Amino acid sequence: MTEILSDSEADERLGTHWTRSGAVISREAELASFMQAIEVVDRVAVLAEAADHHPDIDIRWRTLTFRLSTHSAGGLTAKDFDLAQQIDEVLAAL
Ligand SMILES: C[C@H](O)[C@H](O)[C@H]1CNC2=NC(N)=NC(=O)C2=N1
Repeated sequence: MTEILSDSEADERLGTHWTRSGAVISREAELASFMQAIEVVDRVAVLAEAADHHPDIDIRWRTLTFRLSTHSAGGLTAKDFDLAQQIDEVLAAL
């Protein structure tokens, strides 16, 4: 069972790009184009599948919003922050 993080534990792991609202962390990213946004989604999809942990992804033209929470645990866990880090790496590598 993946352990649920407390609010303070979660806030310590947020970093600069993510915000927390309750048991959900989110990050917005504005890309150069709609097609680049879709490329990012494709890359994140591969990482999510490999981790068996999937973000909610909102696509609005070239703005992506990723939301993470561990549904099976009913809160934030290390899985959310591990995938968030991977999402940050995809975006930083553009
Ligand atoms: C059966 C499968 O392993 C589970 O449903 C996985 C899939 N992806 C998931 N993604 C997220 N964000 N939370 C989960 O609890 C989760 N569980």
